[in-house]
Amino acid sequence: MCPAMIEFDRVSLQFPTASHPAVHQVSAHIKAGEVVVILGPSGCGKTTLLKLVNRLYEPTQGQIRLEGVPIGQINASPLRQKMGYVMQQSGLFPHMTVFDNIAVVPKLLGWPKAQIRRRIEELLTLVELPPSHYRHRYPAQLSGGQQQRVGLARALAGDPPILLMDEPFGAIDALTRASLQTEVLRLQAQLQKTILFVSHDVEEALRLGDRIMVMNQGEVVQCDTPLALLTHPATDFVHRLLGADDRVRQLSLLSVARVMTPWNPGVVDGHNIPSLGPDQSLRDALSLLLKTGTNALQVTQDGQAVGLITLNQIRAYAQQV
Ligand SMILES: Nc1ncnc2c1ncn2[C@@H]1O[C@H](COP(=O)(O)OP(=O)(O)OP(=O)(O)O)[C@@H](O)[C@H]1O
Repeated sequence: MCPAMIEFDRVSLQFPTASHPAVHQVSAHIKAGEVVVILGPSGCGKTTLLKLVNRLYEPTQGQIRLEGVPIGQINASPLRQKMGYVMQQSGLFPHMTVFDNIAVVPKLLGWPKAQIRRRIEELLTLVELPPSHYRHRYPAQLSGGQQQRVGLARALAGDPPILLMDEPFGAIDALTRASLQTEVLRLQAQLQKTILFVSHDVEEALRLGDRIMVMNQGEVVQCDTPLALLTHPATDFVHRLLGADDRVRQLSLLSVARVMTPWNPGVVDGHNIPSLGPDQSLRDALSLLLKTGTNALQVTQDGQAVGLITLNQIRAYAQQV
């Protein structure tokens, strides 16, 4: 088996002044290219776990390995070059322009000026901040959402394989937060980083995580896919935290393709039936059925009818999961 990108091996951290360990006996394998959301209530140890990965903290017990190598054997500086860090309040230097903020790591790496300029143009374009508009601005001249985009660009600057994201959208309004989440999904499809993403927002975790690591009081209670957590919560705590009784939430994780029946033009006349795509969620389908007051939807791909989905099928499926 190839070594995990990041492996937690019975990791604990007991702060000297605290009565309980902030992180207790955490074991987990994070695969390359995976997005793992660390989810849990305030004070459960999420940020501490993240800071153990880039050696801002050292464990009092156990070990973290990066591609099989104990991180205690890697100097902090080369270790951190492998990990972009995005914080809740972007953490941009207020006296530096957007350009200079993003250039910090490439300059540390000793890149030639022309390469740094090219990289910054590329990154600003990637996070959808047109360089000519934004490169000379100071952080105070940006909205919170724009600052987080710059924070993301800065974390990506040295092209690290790992991103550590500590509640990066926690202080952002719901609409901007949703668009930044979409951005992360888009970037991830393109860049395939290994991402550890701290959140206390269940919807955000369900949306972004390939897996969700649920923490409570310093311990990992369950680490699994969003659907597995919702359908098979290991404990009552996970059940309540995830809102596992919420059927609509479950439907949001299941695709139309899972439930539809193949399109049969002999049975249904496709005219005037609302349509949606096979990759859309059952929640989208339910919403469209309710909005249009119909009982069935046509599933289309590349302009071709490929399936049919009905209210009864969704209801039957929701009762099974
Ligand atoms: N430097 C420190 N010294 C002592 N105790 C600390 C220190 N940092 C964190 N703690 C304690 O460790 C526990 C975990 O804190 P941590 O910041 O990791 O929680 P969190 O899950 O990230 O919380 P939040 O969602 O509120 O940011 C808390 O009880 C906190 O008070």
